[in-house]
Order: sequence, then C-alpha cells, then structure tokens
Amino acid sequence: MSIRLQDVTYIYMSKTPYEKAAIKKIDLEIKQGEFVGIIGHTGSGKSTLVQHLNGLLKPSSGMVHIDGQNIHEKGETARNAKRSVGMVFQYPEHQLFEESVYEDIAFGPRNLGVKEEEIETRVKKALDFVGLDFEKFAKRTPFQLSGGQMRRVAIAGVVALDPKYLVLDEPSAGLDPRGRDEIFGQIINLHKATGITVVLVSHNMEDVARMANRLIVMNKGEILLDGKPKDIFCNHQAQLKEAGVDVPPLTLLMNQFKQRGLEIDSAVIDIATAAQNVYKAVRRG
Ligand SMILES: Nc1ncnc2c1ncn2[C@@H]1O[C@H](COP(=O)(O)OP(=O)(O)OP(=O)(O)O)[C@@H](O)[C@H]1O
Repeated sequence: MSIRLQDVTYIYMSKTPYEKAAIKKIDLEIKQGEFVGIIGHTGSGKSTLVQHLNGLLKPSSGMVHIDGQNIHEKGETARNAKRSVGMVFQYPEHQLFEESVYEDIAFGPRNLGVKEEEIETRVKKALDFVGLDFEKFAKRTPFQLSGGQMRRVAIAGVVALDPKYLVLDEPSAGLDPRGRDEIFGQIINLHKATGITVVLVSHNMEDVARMANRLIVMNKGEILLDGKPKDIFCNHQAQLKEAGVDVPPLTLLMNQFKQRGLEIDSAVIDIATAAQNVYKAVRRG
C-alpha cells in the first residue's frame, strides 16, 4: 500500500512564454504508515509535489498510483483512491464557512453520503484527535476561535473524511509557538494512535526533526535528498546549505532526536556540544 509517483513532471502555464517546470522527473514512493517531512526553499516545488498526491494536479508527464490504482483513469475506483488522501492546505481556516464547528466538520463526510449517525461519531472522533472538547466546541461558531483552534477545526474536517493518507502543507504557518506546538502535538498523536500515513511540508527544520521518520529535501523542482532525518542532518550539511534550507544548531536537533528516543552516536553529540560551546564562547568574546 503506497502512493507512488513515477517520472512526474509538472509545468505551469505550459506552451506560453511564462511556462515553468515546477517539479521535474520525480520518482517517489510513500509507504503506508510513514511520517514523511518535505522541506526546501521557497519555490523549490513542495506544494506542487504534494498536490499530485491526491490528484489535484495532473502531471504534465509521468504517472501517479495510489494503492496500485492509476488515479488519473476514469471511474469510481480512481475517485476512491484519490479520496483516500486527505489534504490540509496552507491556512486551511480560510476554508471554514459553516455556522458551527459541528457543521463545518460534518460537511465533508455528509457530502460523501456518510449516514447521519456515523457523522456524529466521526465529528466527535475528529475533534478528539485535534484536542478540542466536543461539548465545549461543537456548537460554537468557528470564527470566534483563536487562530490555532480554527486551524485545528479545519484539520478535524479533513480527519473526519477518514483518510488513509494525510497531507499537510505548512500546517504551522502564521501560528505563534504555542499554536505550533499544539498542532504538531496533535499530528504526532494522530499518527501514533492510528498509524495514519502523514506527509508534512514545512519550512522549519526543527518541526520536521521532531516528527518525521523520513525526510525529503526539494531543490529546484527535484529531490535532492531522501533519507532518515538524522543521516541527512549529520552527513549532508553542505547539500542542505546548497538547497537554501536553514539548519538549526546540531545540538538542538540532537535533543529532538533524543526526546524521540532515537539512537544517536554519542561521538556526534560530543562534537556538536563542543562546537556549540566554542560558538558560545566566541559570542561572549
Ligand atoms: N499557479 C502557478 N502559476 C505559475 N507558476 C507557479 C504557480 N504555482 C507555483 N508556481 C511556480 O512553481 C515553482 C514551485 O512552486 P511551489 O509553490 O510548488 O514551491 P514551494 O516549494 O511550495 O514554495 P513555498 O515554500 O513558497 O510554498 C515556483 O517557481 C513557483 O513560482
């Protein structure tokens, strides 16, 4: 079970003087249960890439399969395959429109023909997953919630569709540190509790380090690096720099790995700590 992109190229405004190949010859397989972080400089093709995962964009060339099904074929099977991918866009709260939190989350499943009694169960479960109390929030208007809460309601709307794969494009954009922590905490919980596949686009290396099992670094429409975060951070600093990715201090990343119980070479920590101390000493003059 996987989402598979084969030789996918996407060109915006094709055959015009403004045409732009946003992603080029991408080969990628995202397996069920993975937590994949996608990182890269502005304009490197991250959003374009993820919009291929649920068929929102059709490749200019190449193919996309979800669980073995070519999603650009006609028919119900291809439609169902696309529906198995839930997509949370940047600033998803802009798409809230119903009068109550309940109605907003119920909108998607209702549209899919899910029965009313199951809808209530799904709304409850989805609110629970994003850490909002059903009794307290279901009847409230979404527009008077805090920015972080609105975003959680928007994510709950996608979770209520019961997707197998969850794709989030910059889910923490514009939130304060507390809102960011809340969102990421809930995504981690959701992944742990259900084993749902998560694909998360982020500018922020720290966010990715704290969550992903696999990291994809995009550069100029191509996959520059694809591997375990620890390996990429420790062994590919020059390429990360080349891709314009801001890399936080190694010690901080190491702490993130440690908190997640990942194995780390103690030698690497020693070197990183020593480097950090020298840096601090130089700054102190
Ligand atoms: N609708 C569009 N029309 C024309 N060009 C576009 C369009 N959307 C994106 N592009 C171009 O395609 C390239 C890749 O853009 P994309 O949004 O996928 O990158 P990104 O890595 O997600 O950037 P960001 O981090 O800023 O969201 C960029 O050069 C961008 O200018």
